[in-house]
Amino acid sequence: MVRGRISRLSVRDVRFPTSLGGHGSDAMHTDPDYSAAYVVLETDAEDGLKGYGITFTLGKGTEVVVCAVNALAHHVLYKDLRDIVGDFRGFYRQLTSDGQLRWIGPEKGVVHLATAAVLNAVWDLWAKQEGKPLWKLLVDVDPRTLLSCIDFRYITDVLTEEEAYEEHMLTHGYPAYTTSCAWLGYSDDTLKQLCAKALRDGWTRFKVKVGADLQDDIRRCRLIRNMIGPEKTLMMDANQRWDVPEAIEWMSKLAEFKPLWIEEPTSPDDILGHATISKALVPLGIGVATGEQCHNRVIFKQLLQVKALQFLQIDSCRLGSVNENLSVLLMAKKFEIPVCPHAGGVGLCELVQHLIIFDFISVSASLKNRMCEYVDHLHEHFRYPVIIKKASYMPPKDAGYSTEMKEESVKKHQYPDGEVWKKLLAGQED
Ligand SMILES: C[C@H](O)[C@@H](O)[C@@H](O)[C@H](O)C(=O)O
Ligand SMILES: [Mg+2]
Repeated sequence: MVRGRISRLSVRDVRFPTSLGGHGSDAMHTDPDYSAAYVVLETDAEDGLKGYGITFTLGKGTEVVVCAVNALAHHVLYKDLRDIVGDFRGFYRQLTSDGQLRWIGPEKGVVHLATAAVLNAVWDLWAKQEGKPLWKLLVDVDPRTLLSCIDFRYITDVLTEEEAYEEHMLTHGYPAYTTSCAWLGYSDDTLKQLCAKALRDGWTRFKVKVGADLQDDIRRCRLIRNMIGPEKTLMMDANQRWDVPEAIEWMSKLAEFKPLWIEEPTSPDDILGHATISKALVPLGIGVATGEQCHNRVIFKQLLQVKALQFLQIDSCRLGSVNENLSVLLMAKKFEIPVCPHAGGVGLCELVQHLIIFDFISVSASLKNRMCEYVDHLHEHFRYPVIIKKASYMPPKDAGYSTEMKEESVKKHQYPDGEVWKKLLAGQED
């Protein structure tokens, strides 16, 4: 039973200096400090349970998202959790349709990232109060209740409440792929070492960053393909670096390395551009994947409608939390497009595993062409880190959305007063 009134919302700016090691780097984000706007919700219930929510950002972007969370706080404060959960669609719409904040969205950008952080905390709290991991809450909850969490506005032409319901059984961990061997800022030696270790650990699916320099890409892709052999799966990720014709040309040069997909070949807003690229790459046997910077369910709808992607990458922190991701999972099911979530960021693996496990049990019931991204960074800062076995995500057992960070880590990495940043910033002054 859900209980309590939200009595406090706090938000902190937490940054990890990952750019120092080139972790997370790609063709467009060359100095990423993996960061989170970290929201904590408290209630007046006697159980003392708190809801933790994050959204993923990079360094300085965090302070802007923190401001947006504070601007949204009045929608959450002093609300009864029963009322929120009882009309989750209404609550979602209240946040995303705030008459003033909507102007700087709507349902996209900073204000939507902030919405995700707040709603992720609400879902964490709900799951904790039910004593279940989030995926189990989603699987167990009455389907009508689940559908009542989704805002179908703008997508009723492809999906309505009446047709969206299936249920299946969970049997295994969820297959994963790794991005951690081949960030763009890694040297060939690092790449080789990490790839050899990943192979020893049983990984069979690998993603490599491309897009900055063709000769570099050819060398790096050859290196990794030679190491993993012809049978294992290779994906490529350009992080929006190219124009449409450039993407097609560049990928024709990398086709010999047999990538399953090219991810974010161009601007995430260019729906028709993605469709053109998809069509051109069919003869090469390369699919297009995108979604980590897709604004909202409406853009996903259009990408699906014009067959602009062959792999759909949901993100737990960019869309409006579980609510909006549910609608995207159902649309992907309807269009028969496999969902392969994005998880390259701090905490993204922890959160999105719940969504994809739920997707398998209750929506897609298939593992064909499906896998969830895994990056091997910063899990030690979470109270309930992901568990990977045999290159698969094992379903989390702890109650909640796995969003809670260790207080010690938050304190150390809080920007700019945490110990880690004090030291780094003092170093810059010298
Ligand atoms: C800046 C980040 O690390 C991105 O490069 C990362 O999310 C990436 O696109 C991915 O697919 O994991
Ligand atoms: Mg990517």
